[in-house]
Amino acid sequence: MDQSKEQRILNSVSYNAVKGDPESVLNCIDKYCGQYEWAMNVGDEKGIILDKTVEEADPTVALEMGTYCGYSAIRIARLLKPNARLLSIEFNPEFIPIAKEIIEIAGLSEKVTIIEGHSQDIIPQLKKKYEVETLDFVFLDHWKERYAPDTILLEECGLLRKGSILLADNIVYPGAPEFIKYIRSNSRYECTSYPTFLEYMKVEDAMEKAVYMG
Ligand SMILES: O=C(NC/C=C/[C@H]1O[C@@H](n2cnc(C(F)(F)F)c2)[C@H](O)[C@@H]1O)c1cc([N+](=O)[O-])cc(O)c1O
Ligand SMILES: [Mg+2]
Repeated sequence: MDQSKEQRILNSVSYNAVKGDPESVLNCIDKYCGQYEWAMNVGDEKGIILDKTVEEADPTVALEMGTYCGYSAIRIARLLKPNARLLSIEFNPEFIPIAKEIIEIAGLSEKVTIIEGHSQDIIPQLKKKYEVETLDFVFLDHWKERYAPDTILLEECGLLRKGSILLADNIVYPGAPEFIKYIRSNSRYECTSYPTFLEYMKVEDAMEKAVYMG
């Protein structure tokens, strides 16, 4: 059985990246996906917007939905202060061991917990099972039609607090229209749009930041 694209990305990281150096892992993935095989990592251009938003949030507890190969988990976790942690939800069992290995190569396994399952099942467990009080930062990069229902679920589960920062990828491409409609019409959120480009492509995209006002 020949290898998957995600396994080839891991091979490239394992062979080329400097162990324990998150930047070199990120550069390796960006080079591989920019030159050989496109993949849906947030990428280096949108990654800068992600970095800036994580630095603004300076989270103690961060959540990501859509681990995929672990690229954005590394981008987030490398900026976390000591004792801060990232929970990342992924439901495709094929991707989880690959993401874990890539995160391990980056030296960030201590800061990242990958949770296998569907967001609608995991979110209600975060308080009790994962000892979360509230989330300081949430990165949405999973199925686009899940952005809105999962945001509502985070609210309903009492996981957002005054000042929680949400950042959503792919607002333009592939697009998340229901999420945009919900978040921009809800006076509890302060929204900012960041026009940018799709990872590794000359295609327009955007990220949306939404600060929960409680
Ligand atoms: O479809 C895209 N992303 C979907 C991303 C999907 C990823 O999120 C996981 N997931 C699904 N549900 C959960 C949870 F958390 F709910 F359990 C986790 C899926 O298994 C997959 O790894 C996408 C597509 C393009 N593109 O150009 O087509 C560009 C992008 O940046 C993209 O993110
Ligand atoms: Mg994306």
